[in-house]
Amino acid sequence: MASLNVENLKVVYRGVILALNGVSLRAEPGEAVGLLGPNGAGKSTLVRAIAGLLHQYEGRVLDGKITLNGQDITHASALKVAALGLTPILEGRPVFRYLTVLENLTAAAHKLSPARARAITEEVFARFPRLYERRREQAGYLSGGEQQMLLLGMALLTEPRVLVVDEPSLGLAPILVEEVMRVLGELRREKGLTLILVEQNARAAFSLVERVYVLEQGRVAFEGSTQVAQSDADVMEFYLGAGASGGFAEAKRYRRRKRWV
Ligand SMILES: Nc1ncnc2c1ncn2[C@@H]1O[C@H](COP(=O)(O)OP(=O)(O)OP(=O)(O)O)[C@@H](O)[C@H]1O
Repeated sequence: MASLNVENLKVVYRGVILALNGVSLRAEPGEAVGLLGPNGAGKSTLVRAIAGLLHQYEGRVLDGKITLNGQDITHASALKVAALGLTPILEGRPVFRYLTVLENLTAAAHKLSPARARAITEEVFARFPRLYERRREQAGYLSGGEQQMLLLGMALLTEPRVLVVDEPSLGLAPILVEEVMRVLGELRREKGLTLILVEQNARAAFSLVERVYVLEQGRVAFEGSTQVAQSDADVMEFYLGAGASGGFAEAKRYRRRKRWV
């Protein structure tokens, strides 16, 4: 199990666009933490910073610190972060579209011995029978839900201790969202994973995580237990449109009235 600590992080893109403005977050070993917030709040930026991927997006850390199990990874490369056991599953379902399901899994297993790779691949197929059925098909032809399962399978082949998952529910039917959350919960329990779940679908996140952070315009607007978040009228109205009068239109009106940062 591993802990992750982000302290007062400031991230800038292209030297001028301030995407994170002093964000702090912690995840204890084995804890599941949700990162919620509207479009452009900075959620993916935080994922990229944690995973050592910022420079690929012309971004860099201006200030602050990220530690994994006490080790400073603020400016570490993606390879170094991965070697320390942190695996990101990025948004947009970045599978190798022209490789088969099996080839995708094999590519993800490059650090493992052949025997270990075989054992975990078997585990992945047992967990996701649909992937086994479609193992010889190009990953680009899989449905969104199947691609998400493939990404989870690929992540398992990296033997992670911390899993950072960016918007796994995006574009999925509600029943598949439930399925993805269920599988993430199982993996977390069985493998003792520390989990950071980025979601715009707050309801889905609430079903899985113990604590949530709500980002808004590059800052943490709310931090607390899932229970407190769910009983906080502001968080519920602002992010879920689940206020007294309810409805999306009302939520939008409320949102216009309210300033968080
Ligand atoms: N590569 C980039 N270059 C310049 N600006 C960027 C880049 N990536 C993100 N940004 C900006 O940084 C801010 C935070 O974006 P980010 O993608 O982290 O938000 P997000 O909360 O993940 O949003 P979404 O839910 O839409 O993915 C936004 O203002 C965005 O326009």
